[in-house]
Amino acid sequence: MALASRALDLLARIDAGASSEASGDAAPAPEALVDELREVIRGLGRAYYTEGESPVGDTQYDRLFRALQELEAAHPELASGDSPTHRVGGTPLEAFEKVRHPVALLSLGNAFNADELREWYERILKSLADVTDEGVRPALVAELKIDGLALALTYENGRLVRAATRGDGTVGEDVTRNVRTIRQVPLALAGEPPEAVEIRGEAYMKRSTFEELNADLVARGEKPIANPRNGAAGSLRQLDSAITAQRRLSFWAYGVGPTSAPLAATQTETMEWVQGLGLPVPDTRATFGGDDPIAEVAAFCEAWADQRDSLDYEIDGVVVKVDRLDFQAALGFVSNAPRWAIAYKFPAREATTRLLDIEHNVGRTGAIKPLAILEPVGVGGVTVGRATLHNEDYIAERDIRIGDLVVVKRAGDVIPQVVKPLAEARTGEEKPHVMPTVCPSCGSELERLEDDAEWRCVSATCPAQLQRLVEHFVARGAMDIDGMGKKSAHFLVETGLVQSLPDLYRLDQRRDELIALEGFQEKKADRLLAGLEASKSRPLARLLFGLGIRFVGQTVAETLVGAVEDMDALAAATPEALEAVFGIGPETAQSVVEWFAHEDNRQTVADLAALGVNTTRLPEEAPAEGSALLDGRTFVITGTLPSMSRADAKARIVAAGGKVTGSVSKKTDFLLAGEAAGSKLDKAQELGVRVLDEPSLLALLAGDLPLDLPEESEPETATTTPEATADAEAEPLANAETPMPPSSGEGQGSLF
Ligand SMILES: NC(=O)c1ccc[n+]([C@@H]2O[C@H](COP(=O)([O-])OP(=O)(O)OC[C@H]3O[C@@H](n4cnc5c(N)ncnc54)[C@H](O)[C@@H]3O)[C@@H](O)[C@H]2O)c1
Ligand SMILES: [Zn+2]
Repeated sequence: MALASRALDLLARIDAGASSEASGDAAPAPEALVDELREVIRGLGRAYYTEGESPVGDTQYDRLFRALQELEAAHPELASGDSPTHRVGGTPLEAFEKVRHPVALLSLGNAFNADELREWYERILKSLADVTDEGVRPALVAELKIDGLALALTYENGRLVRAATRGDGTVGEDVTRNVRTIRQVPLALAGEPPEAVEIRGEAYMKRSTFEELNADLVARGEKPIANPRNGAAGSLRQLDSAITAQRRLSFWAYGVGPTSAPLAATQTETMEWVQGLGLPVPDTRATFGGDDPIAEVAAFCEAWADQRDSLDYEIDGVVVKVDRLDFQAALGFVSNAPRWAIAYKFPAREATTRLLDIEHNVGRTGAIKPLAILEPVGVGGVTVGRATLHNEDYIAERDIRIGDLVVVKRAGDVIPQVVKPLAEARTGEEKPHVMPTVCPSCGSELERLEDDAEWRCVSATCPAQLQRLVEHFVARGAMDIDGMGKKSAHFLVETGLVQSLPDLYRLDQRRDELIALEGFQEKKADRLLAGLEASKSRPLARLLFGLGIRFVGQTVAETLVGAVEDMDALAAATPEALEAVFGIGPETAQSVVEWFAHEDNRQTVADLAALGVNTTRLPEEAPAEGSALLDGRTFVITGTLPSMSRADAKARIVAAGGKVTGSVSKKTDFLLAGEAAGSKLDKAQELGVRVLDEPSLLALLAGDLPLDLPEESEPETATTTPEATADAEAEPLANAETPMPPSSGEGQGSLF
């Protein structure tokens, strides 16, 4: 079985054991469990310290570790000197020279909550009882626990002579060449350096550096680094220090190893001295004295747990130390960690768990969101059973399969997400993800536009979308319905009183039922009905926005309404016509056209209109008089145009501020005539209405053809084209006035 699977299996057994103990059942034999725990913890340590991988989350690892410690404590006969509980870190890599540490670099004991911090402090008080006066409560210093890699820097006569990793605590790797590239590590100490000093601290990668580095790696087609800690570990262990230099690592100091200098009295003073030697020391350190330092330390830990995202580096906890060095000396060490310090660990933000299934949910704009159903797991302090998988491509790029062990991440307020699968833990039973082809809620066929990451349900009657749609429809920027908030929107949809947007305007016929609803006394119901009535006369742009068409926000709705007189005109427009409107891009145009292509959606609009909702542009919504190119001129369209549909032509005319009517009269300014024009052309000629063909319309729209003919067209000054002369009887054609512009549609984007 793969390591991660074994680790999770063990965790499940430990949890089950704890509950059977609580219920009084006999505990399972410990020997086998201890052996297996040791093996798995060793394996996880190898992956973590040597390969820079985290097969399980840190919290999961810590729980296994804790379980082993507890078993060993309860069964002293099973103790063993080479148990991982007595060791530090991992084996140094062969590629580097080994460095024996004169004084071992240790690990730290862990506390996972304030109670455990307090227990640790009580133990200290007891141990110190012999060396302190009664009632002395040692002050504590709290430092952020940065998530990087421990380094021991040896300075002799102020010069950096060696830098070593922690390794297994006793023997580390000589990484001097690489560490010399870290700018924050001085090659020569400042102030009055002692003959010899070992500075201890952490090499780390800033979050911002990590992100830049990953962007670079991805751009070059290389595999991104999993997290900043991996980044720091991998960069320090480069055989080529030029690469380490590129990785821009940082460093900060947190302690002093063996030194020839006289010792300071406290950790606080030691760090001030280290700072004076020119080493970076974090300014987030705080010292707590008084009667109950633990209460203050716990508050410090909680505050940083909340604010960890505000830092440009990852912290995984707070290290709490006894401030006085003589007390530290008196407290000493257990096998692998000092007694005078403890790491308060924050809940890890990543955990490994099983992906049980993938569900698909429908959002307001109809986007189908794949949702991971997980074996519940603790991440970042809460239990997570669901996580986002973003979209089809995200799943495919990472090859995430149902049944996989996956890494789940939850950082800050962000929704939990599945980061990656552990492909090495596969059994072959895993199933690839299949995106549904129809909406899981209403069964309509899903659509995916080019350049869109989402599959969408575009039906207006989709119940899953309805709730979110109603909410949006009644909101302030849309129909602004007084008396209706998010809550009542949900309530009305849930009870089935509202099954479509038009149903809102049918509520007045169901007043009794409304009042009968829980929480809807008469007053509230009447306020809602009045609010609905008032909303019927809202501007067209508000209605259009309220329909929740993708990409149609408030501004776009206003722009569209500036170009069309009513909903019918918008429904009839082609993508090209809409794109011709200034401020409307191809995506929006396509989205609007597709929305109206659905019978359901057209029915919704028709029903709203029939129920008295305004679907026509209000006078104040029209583009200001004279601002539009066509300036309110009236057009009639007849015959078949060479390249555009009549609806298309109409939309373009309206978009430029013209009007289109059905029959030719004295008030008609232009007849747009295509092939087989018929009686309308005759009528126009009879009435002296100016006739345009498609190229002349485009010229007119491009501003290349004057709107008004220069003074009652005098035949002798007009140059004529072959087409114009072919129709000898006709009034001078508009296109006779100027040379033809290219009809490519260039410049059509800015009609007004
Ligand atoms: N996910 C996994 O599979 C996996 C496997 C092994 C280990 N781990 C993680 O590693 C931890 C154990 O590693 P560890 O033994 O290095 O212990 P540790 O990381 O919990 O604590 C010791 C280290 O803390 C660092 N540190 C940072 N700031 C410090 C400060 N101000 N003062 C002193 N030290 C400071 C030092 O590098 C020191 O070596 C586990 O708790 C777990 O989180 C995870
Ligand atoms: Zn649907």
